[in-house]
Amino acid sequence: MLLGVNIDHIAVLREARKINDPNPLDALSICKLAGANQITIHLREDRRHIHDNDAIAIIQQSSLPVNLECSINPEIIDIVCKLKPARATLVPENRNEVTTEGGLDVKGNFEKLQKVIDKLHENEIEVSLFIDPNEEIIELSSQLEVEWVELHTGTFANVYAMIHSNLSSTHHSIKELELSKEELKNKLTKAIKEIETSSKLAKKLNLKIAAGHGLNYQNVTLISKIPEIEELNIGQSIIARSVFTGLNKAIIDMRELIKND
Ligand SMILES: CC(=O)[C@@H](O)[C@H](O)COP(=O)(O)O
Ligand SMILES: NCC(=O)COP(=O)(O)O
Repeated sequence: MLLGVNIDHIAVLREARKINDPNPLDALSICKLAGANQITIHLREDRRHIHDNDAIAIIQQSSLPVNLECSINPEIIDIVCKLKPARATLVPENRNEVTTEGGLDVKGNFEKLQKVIDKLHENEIEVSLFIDPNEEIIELSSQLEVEWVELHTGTFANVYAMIHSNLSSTHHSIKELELSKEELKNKLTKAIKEIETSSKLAKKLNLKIAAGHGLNYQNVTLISKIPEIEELNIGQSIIARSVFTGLNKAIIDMRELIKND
């Protein structure tokens, strides 16, 4: 299983103080040495964590391929075409969200996406679509001739956390998931099934399949066991653990969990 480490969350810490420390650039060599296969960053329109200068330096200096997540806003796509990361992952952005809440509206943006994908391909950037695990969306993604789809695992992760952690008794409890254990277990089974079915269909359509969002040391093996999934992009949980163990060990521990042998 390939591992992309999302280092946005190092910049989240820096931006909390609006200073220049910690610098996500310093993570590159540690990620490489610890066994990461890719660096993932998200250049958000509001620049809430990664800034243009971070993206420029990371893409220039990383010896691992860089997967640059971005919206389909034309100004952002122009920047991405200049920066030329190995891959661009197109994601939906909503100004008021705490984090990416769902996948792209591929049907509603089909023509717009086609133009953006063509432009990225002209610039020799491979393209991934960050989508909800849903068969109709997989079919549409295939029609757009992208190389990758990344399945949004946020619903799975939220339900898992409400069942298996103390989340429900904290002020971070997810209101719409305040359900009985039985209902939550049914929701978890459904979420995993959707990821499995979507992965099978994507594979049949010759798409490469990544998954990510909210994956952590507790829930990851349920997803890493799905044979069609080639790559996981994980950020928040790795950077959170690295506060206690150091980044090197946090990545090695995650690699150990997701190895397929
Ligand atoms: C698209 C995605 O899932 C990641 O970019 C994730 O969103 C990173 O964290 P933020 O949502 O805090 O930017
Ligand atoms: N695309 C998902 C990603 O890069 C990492 O998401 P998270 O682990 O920070 O939730």
